[in-house]
Amino acid sequence: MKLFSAEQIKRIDAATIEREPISSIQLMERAALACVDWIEDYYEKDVEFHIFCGMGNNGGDGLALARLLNNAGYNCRPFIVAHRSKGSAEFDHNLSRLDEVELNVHYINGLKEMPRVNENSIAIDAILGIGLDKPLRGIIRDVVKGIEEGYDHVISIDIPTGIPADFTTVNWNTAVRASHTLTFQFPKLSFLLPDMGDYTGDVHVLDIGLDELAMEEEHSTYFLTMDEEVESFRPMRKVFSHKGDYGHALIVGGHEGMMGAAVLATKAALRSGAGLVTAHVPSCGRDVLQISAPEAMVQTDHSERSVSNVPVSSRISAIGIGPGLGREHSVFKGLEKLLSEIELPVVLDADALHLIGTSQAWHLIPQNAILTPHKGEFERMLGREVESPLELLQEASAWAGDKKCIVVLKGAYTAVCDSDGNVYFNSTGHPAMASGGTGDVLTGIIAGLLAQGITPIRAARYGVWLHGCAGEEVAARRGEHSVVAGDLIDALF
Ligand SMILES: NC(=O)C1=CN([C@@H]2O[C@H](COP(=O)(O)OP(=O)(O)OC[C@H]3O[C@@H](n4cnc5c(N)ncnc54)[C@H](O)[C@@H]3O)[C@@H](O)[C@H]2O)[C@@H](O)CC1
Ligand SMILES: [K+]
Repeated sequence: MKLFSAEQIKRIDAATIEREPISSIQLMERAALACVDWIEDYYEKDVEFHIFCGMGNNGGDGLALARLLNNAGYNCRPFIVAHRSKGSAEFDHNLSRLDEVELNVHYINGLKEMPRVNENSIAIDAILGIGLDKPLRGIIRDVVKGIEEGYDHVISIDIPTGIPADFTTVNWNTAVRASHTLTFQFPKLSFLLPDMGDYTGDVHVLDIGLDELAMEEEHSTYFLTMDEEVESFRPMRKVFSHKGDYGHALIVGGHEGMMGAAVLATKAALRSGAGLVTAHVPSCGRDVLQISAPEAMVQTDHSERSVSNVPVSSRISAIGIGPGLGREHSVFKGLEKLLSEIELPVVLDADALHLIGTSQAWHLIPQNAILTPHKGEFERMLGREVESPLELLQEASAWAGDKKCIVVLKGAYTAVCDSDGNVYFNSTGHPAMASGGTGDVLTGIIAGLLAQGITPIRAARYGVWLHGCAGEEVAARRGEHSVVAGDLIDALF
């Protein structure tokens, strides 16, 4: 799914209005109806909605919602946050339609006019949407604070009031903290960054039928990887086939005391469908690997404690390097030799990134290699700390372009940055996955997919998507505090 800036969304709204054709007011009605459908699935009729409306079109959504929720049998009270003297045309239209249902509307000019809250009260935030163009102040800011203090449960319409829709460095001071955000057609870009995204709560994307052609025509370099799309990335299994048809992954990792990382990556490569998997580990790791991953072959280094020299057989089709590798100079020398000799698809993670980064040996990174750093690892590669999540993303994307590789920036919405400037955010995953070893599993999955011959960008996107699905599945089964990396492997596919 393509993601757009606020300006582009306005253009797509306008194209929908022109081409469908549909009036702006009908489009707003459609948006409000989509919210009602969602609310009816989610809430019984014993709640009381306090609907806070601004005076632009987001406020218009709120007024339409008040009327439609009232018709659906909900108890609702609309409040207008009087931040300007005149409403938009769509706001005025929906304000006058409240007469149809005899709903009284209250104006809030000061905090004294905030409604009394009881245990069934739910705030609906329809104050500002994608039209935000300056930080909150005055009455809007006061009401936003009042909502934060007064309500345990808040639903934001389209976007929590106060956060910009776009990636921006513009200062924004405060925002509604929503429990749920019902956003129209696509998640807004800002939801994907932790500093702003923390305000959205659970994001629900409601289809309001914006014009497909207009969305296609709008250029964007930002995408959200969705289930339907990645399903087509899955390597096909043929009836008349054997293990040799599905590639041979080599996992290079392990160090005395860190053999588990190599085990996790090896098992994940096996589970991701590679026909064969070999693990290259220091000789102290041979028994560990053979016992914990009997399906894999083990190739031992002549060094006892760490990897120092990795012969690569001509049968290998992709390599995953880094899990538990260690950081000694001898390991770096082995890595340097390996990377300068191979011409295979590669995924580099963890200590491999650290070793290349601390030696500034960027020339070793093969074209189209997949690098999978988390924030700290990427900052070490960069040689400095970044100031914001946006800067982190921009640097990762620039880096991918510069080094002609793929950077998988791991986090809540893992960002896969390609060398052409495209950024693919992942839509799966769970906070339960924030624990040791999950990155090793990801390296193994991607190496296993590369071995089967899918392109590096697809392997990266599909790999993070599968990894996230496994996390969601295990978190639902085991609870979010008890997920360990090994569980993800069993939940793959
Ligand atoms: N036909 C359409 O265009 C549709 C619009 N929709 C809704 O319309 C919203 C966008 O509406 P608008 O463009 O009217 O914008 P908003 O309703 O977000 O904002 C209204 C106006 O408030 C002012 N404003 C911005 N920041 C402010 C601040 N910090 N303090 C005080 N005033 C401020 C601006 O002049 C802005 O135009 C979307 O987010 C969505 O909710 C949906 O109903 C879908 C259809
Ligand atoms: K809002």
